Amino acid sequence: MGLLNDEETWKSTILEIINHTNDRTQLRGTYTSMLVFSNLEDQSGIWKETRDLFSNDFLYNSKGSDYNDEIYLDALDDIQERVWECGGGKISAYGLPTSRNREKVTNVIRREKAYNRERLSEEVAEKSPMLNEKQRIIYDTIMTYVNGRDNNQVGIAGSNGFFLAASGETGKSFVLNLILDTVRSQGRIALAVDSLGIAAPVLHGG
Ligand SMILES: Nc1ncnc2c1ncn2[C@@H]1O[C@H](COP(=O)(O)OP(=O)(O)OP(=O)(O)O)[C@@H](O)[C@H]1O
Repeated sequence: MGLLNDEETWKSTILEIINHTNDRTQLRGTYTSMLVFSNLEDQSGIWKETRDLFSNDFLYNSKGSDYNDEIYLDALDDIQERVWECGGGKISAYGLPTSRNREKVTNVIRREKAYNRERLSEEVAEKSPMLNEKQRIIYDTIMTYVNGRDNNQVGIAGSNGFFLAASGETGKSFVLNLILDTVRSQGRIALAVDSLGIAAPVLHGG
């Protein structure tokens, strides 16, 4: 992560994505991942230049012909909601204008807090011994990092993201779900999201 660190690269990446999709929902989803995992702090210039592209489905649905602040706010609300779901903060922290809607965040947190911790603990106790050697390394590494963050320690120097790649049917979802279940069984919040909406359905609570 941290590859998209300058404004020009950001703009060209956004334009590149737009060339490949007409789906603005997908565009905002991808933008959200870029926002949360990049190191570029001030997005205000990029937003001003690209906001029409991010908002044109809302303009179309409004049946209006001109962009206005309400249209931009619709797009910002959507981006804010996605950022919350990815575990990010307020979009204003990235230099984007403030959105209006906080209600949906409350819903996400409420859902996360509603898990039956006892049942999840049983599930973790049952599945954890089943991990194979490589899955165990992934599970231990990520849980060490998660627990280190909670104790204000750095779990693994400089890391704020992990990239897990393996062939199909090798047990990625199995280990990821065990991590999600473990974190939730401890009464903490674990958000399962993905930018394209392909992987999330196989993840618990995704
Ligand atoms: N350690 C394990 N013990 C028992 N069953 C396992 C284990 N790891 C994976 N499985 C089972 O193997 C099957 C494939 O695993 P999983 O769906 O996690 O793979 P995947 O890598 O996420 O696949 P894909 O990339 O195709 O989505 C599932 O039925 C899963 O329950």
